[in-house]
Amino acid sequence: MVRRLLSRASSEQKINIELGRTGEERSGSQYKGVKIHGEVLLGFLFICIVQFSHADTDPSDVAAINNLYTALGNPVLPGWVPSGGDPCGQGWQGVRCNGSVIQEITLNGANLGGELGDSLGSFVSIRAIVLNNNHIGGSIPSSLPVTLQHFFLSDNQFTGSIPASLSMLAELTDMSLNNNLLTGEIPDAFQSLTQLINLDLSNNNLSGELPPSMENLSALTSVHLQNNNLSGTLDVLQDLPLRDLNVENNQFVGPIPPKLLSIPNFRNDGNLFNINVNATITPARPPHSPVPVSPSGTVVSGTPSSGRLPTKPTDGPTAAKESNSVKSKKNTKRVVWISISSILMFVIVVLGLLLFVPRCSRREQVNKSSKQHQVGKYGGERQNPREYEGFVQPPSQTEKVPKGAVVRPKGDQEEARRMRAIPKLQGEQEKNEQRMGTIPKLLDHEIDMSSLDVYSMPSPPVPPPPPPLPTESVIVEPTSFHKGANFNPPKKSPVPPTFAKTFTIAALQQYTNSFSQDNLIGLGMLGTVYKAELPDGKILAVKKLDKRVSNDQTDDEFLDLINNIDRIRHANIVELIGYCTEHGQRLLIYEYCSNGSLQDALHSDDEFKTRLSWNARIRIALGAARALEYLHEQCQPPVVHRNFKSANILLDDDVSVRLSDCGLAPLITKGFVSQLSGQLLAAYGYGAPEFESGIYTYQSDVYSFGVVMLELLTGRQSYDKTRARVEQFLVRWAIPQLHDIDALSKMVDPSLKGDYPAKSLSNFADIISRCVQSEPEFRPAMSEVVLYLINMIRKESQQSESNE
Ligand SMILES: Nc1ncnc2c1ncn2[C@@H]1O[C@H](COP(=O)(O)OP(=O)(O)OP(=O)(O)O)[C@@H](O)[C@H]1O
Repeated sequence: MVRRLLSRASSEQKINIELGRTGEERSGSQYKGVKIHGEVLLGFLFICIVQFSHADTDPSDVAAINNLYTALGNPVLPGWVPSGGDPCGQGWQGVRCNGSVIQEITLNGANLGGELGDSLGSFVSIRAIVLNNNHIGGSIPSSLPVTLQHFFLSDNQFTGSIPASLSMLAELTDMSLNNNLLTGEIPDAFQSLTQLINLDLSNNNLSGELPPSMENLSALTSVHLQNNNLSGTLDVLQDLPLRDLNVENNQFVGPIPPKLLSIPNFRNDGNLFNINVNATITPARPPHSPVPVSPSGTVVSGTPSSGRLPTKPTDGPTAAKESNSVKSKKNTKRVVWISISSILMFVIVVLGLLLFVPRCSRREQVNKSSKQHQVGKYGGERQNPREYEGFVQPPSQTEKVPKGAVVRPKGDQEEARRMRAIPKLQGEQEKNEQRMGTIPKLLDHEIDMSSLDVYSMPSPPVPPPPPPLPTESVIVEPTSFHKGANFNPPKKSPVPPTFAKTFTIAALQQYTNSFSQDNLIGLGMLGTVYKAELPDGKILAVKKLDKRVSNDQTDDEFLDLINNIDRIRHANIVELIGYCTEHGQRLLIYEYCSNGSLQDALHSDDEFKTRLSWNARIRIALGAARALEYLHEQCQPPVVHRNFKSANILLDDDVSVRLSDCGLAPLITKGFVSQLSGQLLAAYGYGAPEFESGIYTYQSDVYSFGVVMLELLTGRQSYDKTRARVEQFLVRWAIPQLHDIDALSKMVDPSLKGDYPAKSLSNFADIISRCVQSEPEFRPAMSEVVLYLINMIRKESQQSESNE
């Protein structure tokens, strides 16, 4: 658009010059030269004004993003068009620019399908492509932008192999391709990726050995490769500065390089490390001969150092492939042998025990009941491991069947992780044990199996994982998700956040004019929010946590919190830009939302309120629903917002929703804030009934969402003490009237001036009544709400098209 204006400006300038010349020729005036210069100057000024007032997106970026949009199947994305447009000038949803070039595309959990197309490589200067949690399929394009630093495509449906063109991404710092359907070998393309810090390729079907060039990843601190079919040794990783390495459930063979054993967070269960790999070439002992292993399945001593398979092929690619296939066949045979001998030995042990039990049972009777109780509970939970049954998962979550995994909702992924953390052989054994009902007996008699040979005897039963959270009672501490989530939780030291930067107090003082009153935006229960202006003119919001809130947390806990907020990235969620922890102060730095909160828009600013058309309100509801859907159903681990209200629905420049305070539940549930927050939620009419019993679940967020929808429909506050007593609590007043069409039309916000389709209004009211039901289990999942709202929007646009 600006380009068009510019060319218009220069042609006007040309016309002026020509007109000047013609005038000069016609009149012969002595001021001819002055006239020419005046016109030129005007034209020049016009160009300058145009240039300063518009961000003319680079044409190459426009073409690239148009192509991406088309490849994605033209989804509903505010601002986006399949051809032309000005993504930087017009603020397309999820697009960030630096001047006229696109820097980031962030569309997490935006329900995107289609593919990525073949023009990503044409972006001029893009730094981040963040498309996690969508349903995008096809292969990852080989044409990639060389300027890319953050490349996030996890939780999609990508197929094919990882492109070797990765080698061109010399500036890449983070890449997550996990939870897709990728196959083939990891390409040997890491030679120049010396900036790469985080790499996640977990939960795919990748095979083959780790490529030799991985040893060049000199900045790599976190690698997740779990749940693939990768084989070979881990040698290429041994000299990297890793702090977090997960290789669980692959076919890696040993020995584990000793240096890796000192990585603070190293998970390696479910591999073949404990196998004498020499045996696969020249069997030094039969496949079922003993190798000492720890209960977790890792080698503890006597690891055969001579038994290493060569990591790199020496006879060229064909030989390497052949050797790989021979290896994998041998591995398979070995696993079959191990399984058969384990089962045989297991049957022998069980029979032995059956004979042995009657003699022991009298001795053990005193302890028996309590232990059996535990075991019974464990068995039951394993058969029904869902953490929150009530949720309908979005299609992507039910369609994807990762290798060897049971289809379960993503909300269950922690349980799944626990299950996967159990070595495969043990997993098989356990199933048998459970089927045959022998675990209780084994436990009752505390037979120490850890000293027994893993090949001739089943390994010890894995201790039961912590019980999954019951459907209804995610007790008021959402951190419990984190605590109970990991099987055998490793002691982890906080890993630096991926996106969030550290700020110093001195810098923040400078940006906020020493936290002056003029910069104060508002006050919440956790602290005060200030407006900050960076030297480059960028505006941020700085949340300075109250001392009482900070004092409740250790430094590690705070960094954990930052890490958790940092991974929450979604087009409808306020982005954490950085944090500061210095001199006992803790501050969170967020992007600034220039249009304030929905609460202000609806209840404090009459002019803004009248601008909120019915359509705008549905879109705001959809944006907020998508944010919650992402937190509940797509985040890992899932996040309960716990403070959902119109004051936390912020509106950005183009009035798109940016939900704030996401991931802050651990602060809210601690210390003095805990009580205060409960009182506030209840007092302001957002608190679900179950909150009174100290229970706060995902469904409680859904209830609060229903209240916000009521605010959108009625234009009334959730609690308004200026109204007549029966009308003070919005839900109490509105609910009985929601199904009565006449009453409904009287409840609608008068600022809408009757400008809304009646059908749409009653659909909206239906969603509200489902969300605010007093029984939590009857409330819909947020993915359902999103679908309802999308359908409403679709129907309306179809209707308005047919009316035209
Ligand atoms: N990123 C932001 N951009 C613009 N304004 C913001 C931002 N974050 C918070 N604010 C504003 O700052 C004020 C205080 O916000 P804060 O989140 O601390 O409290 P709250 O959510 O209103 O209340 P509470 O935390 O007590 O529930 C609010 O008016 C909010 O609109």
